[in-house]
Amino acid sequence: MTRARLLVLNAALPVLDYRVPHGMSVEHGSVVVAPLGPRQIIGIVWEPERLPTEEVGDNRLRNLLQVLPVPPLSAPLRRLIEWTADYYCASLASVARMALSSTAALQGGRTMTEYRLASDAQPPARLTPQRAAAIERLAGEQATMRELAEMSGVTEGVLRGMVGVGLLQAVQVDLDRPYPAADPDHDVPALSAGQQAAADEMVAAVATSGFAPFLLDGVTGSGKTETYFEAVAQAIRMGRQVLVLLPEIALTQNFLHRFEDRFGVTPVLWHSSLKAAERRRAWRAIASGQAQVVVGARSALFLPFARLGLIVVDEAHEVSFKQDEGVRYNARDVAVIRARFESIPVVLASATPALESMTLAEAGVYKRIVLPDRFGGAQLPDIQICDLTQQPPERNHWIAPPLVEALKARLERGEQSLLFLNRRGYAPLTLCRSCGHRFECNTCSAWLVEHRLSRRLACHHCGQEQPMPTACPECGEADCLVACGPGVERIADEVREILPEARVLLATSDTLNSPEKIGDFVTAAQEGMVDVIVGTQLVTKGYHFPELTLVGVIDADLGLEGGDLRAGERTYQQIAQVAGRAGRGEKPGEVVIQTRHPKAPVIAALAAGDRDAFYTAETEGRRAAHAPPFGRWAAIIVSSEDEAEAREAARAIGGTRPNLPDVAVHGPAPAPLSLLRGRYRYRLLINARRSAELQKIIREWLGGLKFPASVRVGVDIDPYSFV
Ligand SMILES: Nc1ncnc2c1ncn2[C@@H]1O[C@H](COP(=O)(O)OP(=O)(O)OP(=O)(O)O)[C@@H](O)[C@H]1O
Ligand SMILES: [Zn+2]
Repeated sequence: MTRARLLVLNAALPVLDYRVPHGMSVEHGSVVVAPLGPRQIIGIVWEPERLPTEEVGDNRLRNLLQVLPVPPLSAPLRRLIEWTADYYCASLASVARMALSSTAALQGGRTMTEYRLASDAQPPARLTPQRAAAIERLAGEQATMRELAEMSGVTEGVLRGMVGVGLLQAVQVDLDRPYPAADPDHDVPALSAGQQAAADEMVAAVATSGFAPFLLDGVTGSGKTETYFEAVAQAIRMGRQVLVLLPEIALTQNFLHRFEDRFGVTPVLWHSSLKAAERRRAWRAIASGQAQVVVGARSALFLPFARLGLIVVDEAHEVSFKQDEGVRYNARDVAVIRARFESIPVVLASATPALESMTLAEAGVYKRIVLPDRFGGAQLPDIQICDLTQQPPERNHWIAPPLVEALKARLERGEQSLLFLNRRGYAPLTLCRSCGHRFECNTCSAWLVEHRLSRRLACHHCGQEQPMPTACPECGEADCLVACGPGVERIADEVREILPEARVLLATSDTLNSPEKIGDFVTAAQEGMVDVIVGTQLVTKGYHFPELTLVGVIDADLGLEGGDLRAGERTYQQIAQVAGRAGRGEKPGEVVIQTRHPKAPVIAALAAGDRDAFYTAETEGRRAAHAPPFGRWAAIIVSSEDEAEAREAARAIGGTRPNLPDVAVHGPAPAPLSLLRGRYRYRLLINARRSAELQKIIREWLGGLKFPASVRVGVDIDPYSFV
């Protein structure tokens, strides 16, 4: 190759051609450094015919500078990058950056310097407050200077000083040191007949390879994990790599333990909060093929696996697989596409599959594998509906009498309970009793949520926080602020009031915000050190606590409000999942669902334990509305710091809407969250028949318009939330 066409990792730059200098060898997929003016840029050598641009004469080409010491991106991965950019109306550069997601890894080099507290150093009698703070906060940590500065809250200068006097020591980390090998036969469980049959099918698909999408549809507690582990073992035996996607980092801790029990080592972790050195090591091991099994959040999907043999998407129905910032993609769907390009099996595992996945299974596109029973003879829990209009809780309380009784009975028997409310904090709204002032975020159209544990008011959309005031900022009155409505903290208080002797544990992303804390939580629950867990959606899935026999859903109607396009389905999944935590051991489970709408189809289906009824009704509703999977949605979100400018831009888009028989455009209208992080937002919702070439239509439509640089126009294909 003497000429190279580059996909440059910067969306603002066009496709660029370069000369490959004598003695340098590149191939498609090579990651290279090229000159651009006085700067150097990173690019990927791409097939020229797939990146058409105006040809430049040989004599005008500049030389490539360097081929980076990483394996070239494979053809399947290049096709995946193209597909994702095309399907989600994103730039190739922004998708390619997700594959080259460790800049450090691209530079090769085998060691990196990290620092930690010197183990033998005697801290001098007198320490500056900053040094003392650093010593306190950095216990047990090892990371780069910059990361340590972030963790400790002191400057790098202070830390360097500490290196100078021997309080901190440098450690050379070998980045390419291999991960220990997983043993496919370390501890093989005895599978039930049903599990074995399911495992055999997936194992056979891994053995023959070739594209094979599976929907592993097993009730809660059926042992889906143990079953797909057999397919993982098969891939390991064949020297192929496996990617397991989990919806949240919070679930990885639990997964790591189970994996270690089965395979003798922990898998390679990938998520956004890895430290630079870990990230670099993982990336390189994935690219070289040394990392056998990688477990990660959705961003792991674009990693440059050398020999991928299987993808598993666990809890595949989870909405957190949908990314709503940057490239707006759905990792569940892209996982299937990657498997197709790689010609390998992919397993979507869930007890409550998305309607889209069910439809594809019914159409025979996915092979459906059913695990209809819980493992070990456990029964699915008994479900009770508590109609809050008939049996209301006491004033300013949220736990109604039937649930109170059920909680008391559990405590007497020494069994555990779980109360679920998907709202962090103490109260979702605070107002002034004397003047009616409501506390609102100043950069979002949202109430501030009181967090009593941290004594702050926080915006759950932008993360801004302020200390809880003692007086009303509007009228100046003291002691007049009232908390309205419940969050989990308030429910936990209520439990302590009803059951003063119960040990209550709050499980939210505020309290379980590190792997250690999640590990402690699992231990506490498993070893019976807690009686009542009060939690958000964080604890609705994946966990297995045999002594947990009661689940209470505080407000089943909550998810039906708001801007969720799949509110009914989401509510069904969330409640079915949390209900699935009850009675997984030997003792039977009971679920109490509190609702004001016991007759709503979702609630009725849950009460009857009739999943098919729910899917049938939902399917018909979707069909009638031309909603997915029968039609398609896309959203266009327009935002600007200037309200009028955002409105104008949205109007301009609305005014040039395509006039097509198979495409309906709704809006523009102010988004439900009309102000977010200081930007005013308008949106349009597009509903298209499957016959329409939706992305092409949107690209041509928006491509013909010009907006000021201060206006952002985002496209969301197959949107989930619509706030
Ligand atoms: N064949 C088996 N041998 C021993 N233990 C098993 C077996 N199958 C499942 N189990 C155990 O049963 C429990 C439930 O299994 P698992 O968590 O995999 O279920 P699941 O289908 O993933 O459930 P959920 O969807 O509710 O998370 C786990 O503790 C698991 O270790
Ligand atoms: Zn805010």
